[in-house]
Amino acid sequence: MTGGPVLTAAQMRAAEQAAFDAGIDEYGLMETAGAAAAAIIWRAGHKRDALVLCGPGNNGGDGYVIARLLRDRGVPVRVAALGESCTVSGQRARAAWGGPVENVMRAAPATQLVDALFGTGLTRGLDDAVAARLCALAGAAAISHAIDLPSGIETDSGAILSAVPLFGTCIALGAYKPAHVLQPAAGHMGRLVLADIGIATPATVHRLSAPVLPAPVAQAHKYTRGLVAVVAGDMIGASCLSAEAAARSGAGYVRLLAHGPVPRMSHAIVQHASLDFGRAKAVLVGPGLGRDHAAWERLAAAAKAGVPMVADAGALWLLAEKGWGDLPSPAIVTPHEGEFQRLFGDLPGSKIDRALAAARRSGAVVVYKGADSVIAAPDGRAAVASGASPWLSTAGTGDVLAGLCAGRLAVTGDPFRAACEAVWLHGEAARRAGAAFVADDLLESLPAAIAARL
Ligand SMILES: NC(=O)C1=CN([C@@H]2O[C@H](COP(=O)(O)OP(=O)(O)OC[C@H]3O[C@@H](n4cnc5c(N)ncnc54)[C@H](O)[C@@H]3O)[C@@H](O)[C@H]2O)[C@H](O)CC1
Ligand SMILES: [K+]
Repeated sequence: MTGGPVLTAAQMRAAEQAAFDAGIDEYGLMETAGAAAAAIIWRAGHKRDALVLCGPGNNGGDGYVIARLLRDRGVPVRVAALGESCTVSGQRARAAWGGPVENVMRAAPATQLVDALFGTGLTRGLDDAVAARLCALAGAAAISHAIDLPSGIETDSGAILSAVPLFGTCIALGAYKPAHVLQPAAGHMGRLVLADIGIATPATVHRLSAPVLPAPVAQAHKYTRGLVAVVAGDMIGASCLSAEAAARSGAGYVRLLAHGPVPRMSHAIVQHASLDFGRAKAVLVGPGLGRDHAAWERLAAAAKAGVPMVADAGALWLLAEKGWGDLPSPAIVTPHEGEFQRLFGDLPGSKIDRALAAARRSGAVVVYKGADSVIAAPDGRAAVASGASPWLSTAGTGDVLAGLCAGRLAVTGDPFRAACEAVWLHGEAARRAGAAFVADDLLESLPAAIAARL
């Protein structure tokens, strides 16, 4: 499940250094990166006039290469710089451009804007006047491209260090960086394109990609396809949403462990009054569970059953309150920001770093939910799902996701894979449901979302 590598600035520098050590020429790499970006810009803008903003480092160097190559294709190009180039490759690229270089603060707008001011070397926000000028020039352009990263964004955290416009396209060079997939930075890139610059970029963190889901084998029956036990609580609606999602996740059998009456639910879901975990391949605890003593007893009984577990909502609250205890292995926990803080406290680093630290500490796969959900495994792998529908921010969608995690865990037995598949299916169901949907509508979209990935 690799949707493209995600490398920090230091990891990217190490990948570049490994390429140089293997004999790749530093300026040659800049030419390759600039050519890849220029080809993408050409496809979008063709011969529309362009203004390329070049910074003092290698990001600026890429800009001079892009300007030269667009000029070679007949594009009317102007270049505006923030001072002189201070890297050897940047100076060479500027010399190869050879044309006039205007001052960024005085350059007139163009139909296309290319931002090559700063990339992974940014150490602080742009000066206010420069940031305002960048925003004005991008706002005046019909087409805007950020080279590697929009200038003003912190590469590893996705924080906005100075005012940053919304770019039509961001061209990530060689690999994605955390800022390409994490909020708030990711919200400043309308379209994200990964440009191959011909170097190896080994990574343990990837962008979440569409999964390939196997259909049931010919001899499959309901138990071999995976039985999910859903531990219900007092808020039965949430438990039902989870059970229904599990039932539409590809699992063979869903048992709802509910002692009271259950309103409006698929007749395919079997209700048991007792905590019967027999033949279960996954148990889900949390949605609708509540936080009282009875809830704690039900969580403890589920944990003792020794079945792979998904813990969400009320179960996370209780775990934060009473400690992790004997969480079964494998397990998936699905905290949103508030639940994450309660469970793991104020961890340092980016959202990816925090999710990975939490997974290491808990021994569970962590689905750190939000507009940029991070799925992290205790062994150091992580996947980041960016670009989810903002309409998902409505009550009950977390219950659906938890049900999907449990369903895919019962099907696959692999908690990291299950969590990745569940997050993707959840996002795809939302995409298909359109706008202003309620959590129940996601259930209807799930079979088609799965069918599209068989
Ligand atoms: N390594 C390579 O050969 C290649 C790199 N590529 C591109 O290069 C950038 C990273 O380049 P780098 O020179 O390390 O950093 P920047 O150009 O982002 O920054 C330059 C320089 O500017 C100073 N600085 C930082 N922040 C500010 C600020 N707010 N105001 C003023 N000055 C600032 C700081 O000293 C930096 O060192 C990468 O993103 C790619 O675009 C090529 O892709 C391939 C070859
Ligand atoms: K840039």
